[in-house]
Amino acid sequence: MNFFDRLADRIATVDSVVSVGLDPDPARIPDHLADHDLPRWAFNRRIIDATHEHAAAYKPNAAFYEDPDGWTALRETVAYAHGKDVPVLLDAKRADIGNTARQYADLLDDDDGMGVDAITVNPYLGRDSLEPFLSRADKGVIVLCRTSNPGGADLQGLELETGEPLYERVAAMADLWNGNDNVGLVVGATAPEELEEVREIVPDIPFLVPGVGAQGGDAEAAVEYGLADGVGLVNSSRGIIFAGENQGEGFADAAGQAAKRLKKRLNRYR
Ligand SMILES: O=C(O)c1cc(=O)[nH]c(=O)n1[C@@H]1O[C@H](COP(=O)(O)O)[C@@H](O)[C@H]1O
Repeated sequence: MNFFDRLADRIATVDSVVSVGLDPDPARIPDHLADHDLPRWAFNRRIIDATHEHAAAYKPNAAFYEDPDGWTALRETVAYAHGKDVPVLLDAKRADIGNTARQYADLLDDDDGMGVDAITVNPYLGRDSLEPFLSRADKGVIVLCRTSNPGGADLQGLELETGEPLYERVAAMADLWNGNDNVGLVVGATAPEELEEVREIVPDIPFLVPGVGAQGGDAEAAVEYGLADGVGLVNSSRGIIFAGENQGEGFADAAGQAAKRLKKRLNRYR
């Protein structure tokens, strides 16, 4: 089944477009989990138990797992999320020349990869660099378009000879790359005007909208422009998983409450 169809089902089941970002910064994991073999996995498991009723998806960011124990923690996390019927989007922002990209794309494999449902990619190397991802029709390929960070416009906002900014061209190209209906776009909630512009260019492509919560992005714009036919994701990572940072064993309950609050807030605009 196509990723966005699965996501649509999940959104309907939990009545939520919240993506819970699983970015378990080791420096912020509660002390009482430090003795576990895999503290990040212990942390994520408790976060998933507390948040899955409100989660349309989980989005682990690969940066928080790129060491031997990290990969094991990630693999356990993906399997556990799937056990709760929640799709997993690996935020890896990958792409490279075709030969290398084929190796990267193996991360999506169920048996010898991470078995994730979707991945973020960067479009900078062009179509052939994304082909190994795009050709996996059952996996979502979420292309960076206009990122949420302060320097997001440095390159993405550069004007082309046609007068359009680069991120708009990326959106238009993503539409061309969408032969398998598996392409989404990353557009940050910190850039609400750009969100609206990109939505006009690609009315039918779902967005992953990061930047609400810790980055202070616009939740209303995230929902208004992020969803295509009701499908899309609004992500918060630190704002959910570290909501109870100083509450010891209560950290997971606090995360559950934070996920529920974000769901309710976003649902006001759906
Ligand atoms: O691709 C992403 O998910 C992403 C794109 C972007 O433009 N901005 C952005 O913050 N992200 C990711 O979304 C998450 C945001 O985390 P918080 O700021 O803690 O909610 C991090 O994993 C970021 O790497």
